[in-house]
Amino acid sequence: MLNFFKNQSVNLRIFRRVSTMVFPKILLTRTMPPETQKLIENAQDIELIHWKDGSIPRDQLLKLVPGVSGILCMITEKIDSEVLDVAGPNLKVVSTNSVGYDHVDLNELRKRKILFGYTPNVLTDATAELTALLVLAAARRMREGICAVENGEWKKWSPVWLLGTQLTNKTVGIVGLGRIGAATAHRLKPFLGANGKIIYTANSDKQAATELGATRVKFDMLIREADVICICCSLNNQTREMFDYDVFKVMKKNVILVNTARGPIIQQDDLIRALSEGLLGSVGLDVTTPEPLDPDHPLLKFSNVTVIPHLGSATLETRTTMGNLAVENVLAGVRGQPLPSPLEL
Ligand SMILES: O=CC(=O)O
Repeated sequence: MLNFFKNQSVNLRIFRRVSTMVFPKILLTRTMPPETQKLIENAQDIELIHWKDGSIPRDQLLKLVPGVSGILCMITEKIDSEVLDVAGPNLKVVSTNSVGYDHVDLNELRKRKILFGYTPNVLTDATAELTALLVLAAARRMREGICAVENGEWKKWSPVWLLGTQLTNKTVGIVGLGRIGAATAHRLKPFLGANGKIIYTANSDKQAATELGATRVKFDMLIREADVICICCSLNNQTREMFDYDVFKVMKKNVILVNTARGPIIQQDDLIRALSEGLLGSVGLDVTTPEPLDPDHPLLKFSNVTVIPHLGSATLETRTTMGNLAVENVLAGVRGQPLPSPLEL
């Protein structure tokens, strides 16, 4: 059976099989890493509709989704009742290329008995590594150092210039000691020395807490006591804007705050206010509201804030493994097989 693809536009490719049979359609909303892309293009029992150039605009998503049996989406696509209505009754499975699923209306999927696949576990190491990187970068004023070199402000070595702080003896507070929170704590623990502490709150993985020697505390206590706060929880109604001005006000003055989870867990206008008032030590953000952040955004004016563009899982190894899992989820769903990585709805 031969494949051919029809170049509908610069952005779109449709892979059809040369056959009299009708194959289930899968909409893939982005170009994946090469190995993953091959995996889905080589599936002989589907018709692939591939939006290949950048993030799919909402109107194109709504135009391409009617009649599909599977959707392989990214965190950038809102999968809500409108998309599901337009997709229609053929839709069997939604597979997201992410561990987070705040962009997907799970209630609507449940109501319609549509299966849902996601990619937990496989991105834990990459995301924890990046969280630890942001903590260290914030502590050692990495952004200011790089800017100083690039702007010609690097004069002679000085005993008092760009002094950061080190993690020895510090208390690290993990908000959300789940997979990523625990893996982050494991990475940071060796920096703390014998007198450092790990405290945590919410979504606790008890076994991980025991292995880490971490202490569970109330949120109010964590924000007061921690020298370093890592936001590793998922975004939901309880965690949305959990970090607001009242929270920033009671944090330690030199606190290091890192968010690699979701932007809206922080009330960003309040963060800007707290930074303007000098309430926080140093901030590292892999996630913001919105994404992407405008280059003129006020948040980027603070030299003690490092913002990177949602890179938590962005290694070739992890994005390939994630992508392959997301492809296996969507293929299993359209084939009527159990998903390798489902979320029970
Ligand atoms: O943010 C990334 C993810 O949810 O995988």
